[in-house]
Amino acid sequence: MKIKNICCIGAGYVGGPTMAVIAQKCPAIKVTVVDINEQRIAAWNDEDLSKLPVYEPGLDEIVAQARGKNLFFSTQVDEAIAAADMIFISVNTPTKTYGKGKGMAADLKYIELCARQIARVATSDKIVVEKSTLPVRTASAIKSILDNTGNGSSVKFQILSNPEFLAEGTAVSDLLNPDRVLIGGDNTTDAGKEAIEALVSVYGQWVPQERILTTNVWSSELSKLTANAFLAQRVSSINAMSELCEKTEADVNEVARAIGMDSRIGAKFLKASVGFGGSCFQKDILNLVYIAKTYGLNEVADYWEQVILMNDHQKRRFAHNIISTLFNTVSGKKIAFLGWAFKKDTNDTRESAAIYVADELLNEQAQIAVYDPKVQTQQMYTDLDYLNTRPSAANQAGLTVHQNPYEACKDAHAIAILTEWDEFKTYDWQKIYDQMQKPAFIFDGRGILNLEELEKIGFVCYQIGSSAKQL
Ligand SMILES: NC(=O)C1=CN([C@@H]2O[C@H](COP(=O)(O)OP(=O)(O)OC[C@H]3O[C@@H](n4cnc5c(N)ncnc54)[C@H](O)[C@@H]3O)[C@@H](O)[C@H]2O)C=CC1
Ligand SMILES: O=C(O)[C@H]1O[C@H](OP(=O)(O)OP(=O)(O)OC[C@H]2O[C@@H](n3ccc(=O)[nH]c3=O)[C@H](O)[C@@H]2O)[C@H](O)[C@@H](O)[C@@H]1O
Repeated sequence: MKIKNICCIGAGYVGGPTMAVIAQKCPAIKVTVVDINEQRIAAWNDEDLSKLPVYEPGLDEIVAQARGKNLFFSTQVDEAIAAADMIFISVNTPTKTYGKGKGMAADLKYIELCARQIARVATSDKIVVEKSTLPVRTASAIKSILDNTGNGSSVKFQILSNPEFLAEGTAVSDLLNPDRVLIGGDNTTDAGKEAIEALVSVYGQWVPQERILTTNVWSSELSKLTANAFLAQRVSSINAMSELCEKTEADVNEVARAIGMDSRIGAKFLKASVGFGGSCFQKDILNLVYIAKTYGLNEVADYWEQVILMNDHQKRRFAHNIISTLFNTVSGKKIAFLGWAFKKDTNDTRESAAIYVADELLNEQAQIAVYDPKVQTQQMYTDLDYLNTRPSAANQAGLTVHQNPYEACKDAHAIAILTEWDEFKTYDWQKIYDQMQKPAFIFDGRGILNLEELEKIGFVCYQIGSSAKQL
């Protein structure tokens, strides 16, 4: 079966870039990305490519090439569903904030709404692809909704799981050159095999066959949660060692290098930090913990929960270190934050460590001045307000946002590096030092600055996991 018309429900960080790449690589397929968020769709359609709702290096070029030819962004969800032979569901699956499983389970209400909408609208056979990250066995719920609420037995649905492994900031290169593409489907029936083959042939337009992996649906669903759990576990593992390094005159960068050269361990994802953020690691591990608990696997649940507890500890201890170093009070002191995004090369701030560090410091009445090259001012206030720690007006009063890093750092008692943006390494640090309060402290939560040079200028430095630079 040859796919001619794809619809993707959800024009977010995954749906937008993924479909842009499919459209660019498969000129014979018409790809329509739909969303209920009108503003987001308008931004995807903006003539000015710097206004795309997702910032990813290289994405603007791909959108420019395909948009209007075979890539379309629209709010006409029903129409796009009706016309498609393959429908990707790429809506958000956040942690539940209410009811059973609150704070742990994935909230599947958006997924269910999509399934019901597809069932209502479809008058021809559809292949429905789970692109969102979902708890293992969600496909059976989607299938039940599609089969029981659809337009009778004349319309047939096949469900595939095709989790996305792209990382933000490198989304385009991850999509163009993926380590693997995973497709889970019903390989026990001809119709199931045909659906798997249809999706394999879409990716086969640019991904080598040996990197397209097919499994049963449940393995595919669970592999996504497992991959994120393993990745986050590495960060928590190296962060746990960073604290021990600070006590023992070991250096976490040296330790990471030493263990990373063991091919069984590998060198990637061993950068100690102020803590991992992003929309998925925490959400997906909490979901995994919840699933394990529902099967009564308490030891399994506790094992993975520790990854989150370690991460929370890392963010908190970074903030507390700032407070204790600044003579046990930051009240009324200006602390400059360089970076607010959860990692470099993205404007995404979801679960960013910066939010939690700011929250701790605001509790101590610090005055925070933030500079981030990509994050919008309003987003920072929305992030803080979401924590609900204090009235919105207090967040507005406690945090200012600057368009210029030198302004943000002027008269500051301390600078905290919260995101590893490359441009921070190129600043005129002498100029920054000259305009700061003395002693001028730097807390490098990302391990990106050259401490020797900064110390020569006169800064007092702290870097995650580096005991030699302990204060
Ligand atoms: N952000 C990332 O880097 C990655 C995310 N994922 C997973 O992909 C899924 C989507 O994540 P993001 O793209 O980051 O989320 P997002 O929040 O950026 O985008 C989701 C979009 O779906 C739309 N939506 C929700 N319900 C809808 C409906 N019924 N009809 C039409 N549109 C609807 C929302 O308006 C929103 O624009 C999640 O399950 C996430 O875990 C997987 C890999 C990477
Ligand atoms: O499911 C998802 O959403 C995605 O989650 C992560 O991607 P992402 O969160 O975009 O970014 P990462 O590069 O994984 O970084 C996550 C966090 O860990 C931190 N990190 C990462 C690596 C490291 O060595 N140290 C470290 O502190 C980053 O700064 C960031 O805050 C995974 O890497 C993707 O494979 C996955 O598809």
